[in-house]
Amino acid sequence: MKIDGQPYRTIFPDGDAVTVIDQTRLPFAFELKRLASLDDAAVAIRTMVVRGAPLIGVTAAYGLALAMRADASEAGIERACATLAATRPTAINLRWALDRAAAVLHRAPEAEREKTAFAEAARIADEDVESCRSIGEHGAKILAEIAAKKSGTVNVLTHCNAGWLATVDWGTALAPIYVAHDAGVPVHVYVDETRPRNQGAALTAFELNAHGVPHTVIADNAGGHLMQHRAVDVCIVGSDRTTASGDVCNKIGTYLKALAAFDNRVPFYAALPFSTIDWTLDDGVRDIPIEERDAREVTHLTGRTEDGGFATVQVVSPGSPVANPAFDVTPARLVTGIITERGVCAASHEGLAGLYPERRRAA
Ligand SMILES: CSC[C@@H](O)[C@@H](O)C(=O)COP(=O)(O)O
Repeated sequence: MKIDGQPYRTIFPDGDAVTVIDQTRLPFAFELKRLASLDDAAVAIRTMVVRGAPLIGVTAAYGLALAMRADASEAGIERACATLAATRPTAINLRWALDRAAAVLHRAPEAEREKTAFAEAARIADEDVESCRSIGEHGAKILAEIAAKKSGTVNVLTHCNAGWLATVDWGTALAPIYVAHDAGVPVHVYVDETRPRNQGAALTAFELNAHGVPHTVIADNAGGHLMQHRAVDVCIVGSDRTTASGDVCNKIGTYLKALAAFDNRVPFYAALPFSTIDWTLDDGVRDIPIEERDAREVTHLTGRTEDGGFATVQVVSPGSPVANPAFDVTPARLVTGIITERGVCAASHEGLAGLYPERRRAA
């Protein structure tokens, strides 16, 4: 995607380090950050300098490569994987990318491991771009069909940020919107602000602004009302982990939007690459680990002040206990379909196995 006319990926090798876009500074400042060590990569993931399931996976793969420079032994591989895997528990892409890169490293001679790891991380990044582009093509057909049927603008509701900032490029839930918009399909996006960290208000709005896609930011609680009044034609969200049965884990609040969509017969799609599917799990509500984050994300808000500075303010009554579960699970029965790089399928064992027969058998 382009920022001020310059094409960017969210992560790219840069001499002997890796450069990422610092997402904690957006939308008010566009700053790049160099990651030069395993610790830099782990901290960037944990503190959400980088975030979004596919991008976390790619950053972990590069983190492993950076670790190989310091210690390319078998123990070094294990230590680096354990450090990176412990950064965030919910997005399966993290574990998937580490398992894939570590398997390649175990087969490589120690002296070759740094080079091998960088090459594998680059392959994972390139494949992510291609997967997301393809998700965009498949999902755009759904938007074009809706536009043709109603002969007017398609109103999409999305939650969190599942755009190019959450991946290496294109995004998952936003990729169909970019492809449709570029093809001349009239699209307007309702962007959930996505408390507590406001990924929608800060990141999705930033992306859509930069690409010129018409959009409106709404408070998280507004979606149900808009759906009741037929203002939303379709919901599209991303996912951090999707079970083999089609349960979709995504940013906290997604489940409530799916319930409202179901009650109002609004189609609800999840867009995700194969690296987000956890073939070992069937019951997402029971078995997907949900990250519990710092209470400060709920009690405090950071933003720009009217004089152009930045300030953090407390918004919760001092002393009140706070909970901050970062994700929830939308059961497959509420999901109209899953948009993948191979096409669109039902959110079910049969649907996913139909698109990925080889992986279902392997699991
Ligand atoms: C293509 S990204 C899909 C998900 O990773 C996204 O919707 C999401 O929930 C991100 O959560 P975050 O906590 O910002 O990493």
